[in-house]
Amino acid sequence: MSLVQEKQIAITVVSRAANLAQSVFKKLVNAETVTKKDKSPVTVADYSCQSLISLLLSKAYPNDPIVGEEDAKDLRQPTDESKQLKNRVVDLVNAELSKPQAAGEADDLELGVTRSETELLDAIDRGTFEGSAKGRMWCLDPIDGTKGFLRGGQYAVCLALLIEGKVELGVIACPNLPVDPSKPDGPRGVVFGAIKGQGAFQRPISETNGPLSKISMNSITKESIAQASFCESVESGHSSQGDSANIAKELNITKEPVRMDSQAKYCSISRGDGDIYLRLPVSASYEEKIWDHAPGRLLVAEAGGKVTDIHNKDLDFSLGRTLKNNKGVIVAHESIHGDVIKAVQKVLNVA
Ligand SMILES: Nc1ncnc2c1ncn2[C@@H]1O[C@H](COP(=O)(O)OS(=O)(=O)O)[C@@H](OP(=O)(O)O)[C@H]1O
Ligand SMILES: [Mg+2]
Repeated sequence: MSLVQEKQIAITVVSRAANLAQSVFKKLVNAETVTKKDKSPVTVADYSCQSLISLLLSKAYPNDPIVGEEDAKDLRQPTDESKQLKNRVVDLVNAELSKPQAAGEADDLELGVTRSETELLDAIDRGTFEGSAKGRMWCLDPIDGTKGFLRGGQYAVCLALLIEGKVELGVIACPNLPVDPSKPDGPRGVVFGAIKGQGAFQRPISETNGPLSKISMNSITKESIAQASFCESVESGHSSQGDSANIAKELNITKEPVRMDSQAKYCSISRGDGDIYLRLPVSASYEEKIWDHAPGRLLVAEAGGKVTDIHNKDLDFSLGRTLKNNKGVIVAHESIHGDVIKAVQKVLNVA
């Protein structure tokens, strides 16, 4: 199968999961009832999306392993709470599976049929692969930016295909990102994708039969770097916001940072909504997860950007479920990445 056909499959399964996640949000998230303690809607969406994507990939790729964020251990517990959660997941996944194939959706997916509870749980557990530098594997974050999901902010469904430890294909669906960044109150829901060596593109999630539009980062130079804008995590526990403010000062950047959850950050800078993404370590021991970066890294590279860690090293996806040889993530257009790294290393006092 060619990477172009694989791309169509990845777009279809990720878009279907994004629709499922939005339906969970509409049904279960009520701004008045969701408190920081009640994470159940996002748990339902996380399990359902991992199950759906894994099942849909299994016909075309029965032998490909998946590194996914979730496993089904909790759903298999004999408690009332687990049973309730499992029943919700089974209903939601089967509701999505039973919708017939739409125009433009990939073949080879066995849409229009429902599955048993056992099949759905086993599909989630297919995501427990430990990762490898050899052969093919898929990397899946069913709901990236779980806090964003609960806030009604940015979140993303993220899928990448890795071959010999390198990202060859990446697809990210962002249900709450405006289709047109100049119309923040206009329609939302965009799917992004990239194939190595073939560029980056976007399309509204709802337009299953619509064309893919090519995207690229803003061209920015050393001379115009002070005009750049950067984005970072909403959660100060995921990226040091104090350090990024000092780095901005070092680069004479005066615009306020744009804070958003999830790999929507990679997507927005890939199409020029912003220019720099800084993810600066807060704790020395945290290892970034490969599913939080694999598709985003390829998308940015194919849109003209460069992605490294704070030591200017490439992200190494071949070492298991985490980026254990990397610290932090620094993303910028190729032409200014070196200057950004210099400022990062000066502020963090690393080389
Ligand atoms: N300490 C620490 N440092 C860095 N990263 C961490 C940390 N803890 C968690 N995570 C991972 O951050 C993922 C969400 O990243 P975001 O950039 O979306 O952060 S944020 O939501 O804006 O806070 C989040 O992904 P999801 O769980 O899919 O939301 C986590 O995998
Ligand atoms: Mg994540």
